[in-house]
Amino acid sequence: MIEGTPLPGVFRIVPPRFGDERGFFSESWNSRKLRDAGLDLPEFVQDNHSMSSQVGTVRGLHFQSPPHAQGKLVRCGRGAIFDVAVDIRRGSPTYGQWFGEELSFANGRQLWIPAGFLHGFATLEPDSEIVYKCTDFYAPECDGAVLWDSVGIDWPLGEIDPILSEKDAAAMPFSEFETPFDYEATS
Ligand SMILES: Cc1cn([C@H]2C[C@H](O)[C@@H](COP(=O)(O)OP(=O)(O)O[C@H]3O[C@@H](C)C(=O)[C@@H](O)[C@H]3O)O2)c(=O)[nH]c1=O
Repeated sequence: MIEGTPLPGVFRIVPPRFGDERGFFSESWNSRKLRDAGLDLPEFVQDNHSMSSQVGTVRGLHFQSPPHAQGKLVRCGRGAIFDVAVDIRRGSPTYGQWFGEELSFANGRQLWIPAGFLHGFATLEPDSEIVYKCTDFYAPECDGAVLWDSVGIDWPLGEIDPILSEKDAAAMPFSEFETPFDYEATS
């Protein structure tokens, strides 16, 4: 199942699961089935896997600048996360708007986040793992971050103090951010 979200370009994908007495089987990515269903994704060249031990770990909000901009197909392999995309395409009708979705092992949901969006997430369960496919290779010289709480995202953390990397805690606020993405060039 593929569904649009309030941010045009960001899609929710829920591959079917075939359950039996052993558990379930699911095709977590099938380019042909997605294309036949109307979602023709760019080629993926790198898969990433991260695990966050503690509830309330926040990674993000990250992007890679052109010429190494990345689209990401994100899923949660264990536990649960609140996954977020923020439109940073200059001139986009939804510039600065965010969309968040719970992705969990239990719900099997995936988010397709194209180039031109910030990406980040907060973990909702201990030892949560995310697995994501990327359309370009890691390019540290193009790596960028925006401060997690400077966009107005309604993070579902309650009273929990977030756990951030030093890099993410020192990221620039969205009000100072100059986007390297142009809507016309990325849509
Ligand atoms: C992202 C990345 C990091 N690394 C290295 C750099 C560093 O030593 C270590 C940890 O990197 P980070 O702290 O940037 O990892 P992390 O904070 O998990 O970064 C990730 O966050 C999520 C939200 C994303 O969207 C990803 O694209 C990526 O930016 O891993 C790679 O070797 N390849 C990669 O593709």
